[in-house]
Amino acid sequence: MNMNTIKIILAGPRGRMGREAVELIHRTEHFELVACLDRVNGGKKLSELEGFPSMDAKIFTDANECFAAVEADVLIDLTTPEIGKLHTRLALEHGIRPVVGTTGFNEEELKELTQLAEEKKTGVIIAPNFAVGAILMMKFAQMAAKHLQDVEIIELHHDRKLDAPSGTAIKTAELISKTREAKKQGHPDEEEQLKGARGAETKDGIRIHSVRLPGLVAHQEVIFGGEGQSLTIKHDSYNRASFMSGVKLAVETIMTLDMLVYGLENIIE
Ligand SMILES: NC(=O)C1=CN([C@@H]2O[C@H](COP(=O)(O)OP(=O)(O)OC[C@H]3O[C@@H](n4cnc5c(N)ncnc54)[C@H](OP(=O)(O)O)[C@@H]3O)[C@@H](O)[C@H]2O)C=CC1
Ligand SMILES: O=C(O)C1=N[C@H](C(=O)O)C[C@H](O)C1
Repeated sequence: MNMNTIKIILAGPRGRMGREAVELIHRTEHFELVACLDRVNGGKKLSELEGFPSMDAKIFTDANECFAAVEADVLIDLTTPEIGKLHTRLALEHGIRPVVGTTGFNEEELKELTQLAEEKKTGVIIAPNFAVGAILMMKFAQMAAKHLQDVEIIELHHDRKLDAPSGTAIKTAELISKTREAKKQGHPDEEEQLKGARGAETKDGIRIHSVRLPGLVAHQEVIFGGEGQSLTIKHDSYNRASFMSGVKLAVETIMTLDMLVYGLENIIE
């Protein structure tokens, strides 16, 4: 297929996900990295940083300045929750389509961005997880919840992660809530002897438990319990390359969107 070149600004190129995204853009013929947003190295070119491919993209530290100076189609944001929200808003103001992998956006912020995308008639993809296996895990969990209504989520991540619970766990609980009646689980009189022992409870009564350990990357188990049986749906990302086919798909798809899409399950049929 002959595709038009998509000009990309990448925020967070030195991060774990950012480095993988640089490689993805580098090896994808119809992607062009036109600039990077970083906290440091402003004014340099990416190729001047150690360990990066020879790419001429200029590094900016100020998002407003970058979006005004550079002609771009898409912003890929892989930063931190606070900065990711700011970048997404600013990109929309400048007519640049944000593909956001950064997690930690709450319901209100998603609503506000949905409205802004609608006003600007500009596509936004906010994807808590870009790995196709994770999308399938979430879809299977949504299916299973029709038949097994007692469920808890255990998400396990590396110990450098800022947000808890993970964006994937929140999204999984939301999808499950579409097929499962809200209900309180466990013994009605249960008491936590140690605060947090039962995890965090969503408004629909689903418990999420977050584990943080060195050595892990990104893992999740969705455990359903029924009379005399249990069902576990599990996904593991062993490296960040696992997310890149989803990032590529999101960048290509956003060119055809004029609204906000939350979750890659809305794109992957
Ligand atoms: N959707 C998905 O499939 C996935 C999403 N994620 C999410 O992506 C995000 C990034 O994850 P990860 O790569 O592991 O995190 P890292 O901490 O490795 O990378 C974040 C990067 O953002 C940079 N950064 C911080 N502030 C700014 C700023 N103001 N401007 C530009 N860059 C900035 C950091 O710079 P510095 O090093 O100087 O602090 C760092 O390089 C997280 O929210 C994570 O949850 C992660 C994996 C998969
Ligand atoms: O921080 C991470 O690493 C990950 N974050 C995302 C999340 O919060 O769900 C996606 C994946 O789990 C890796």
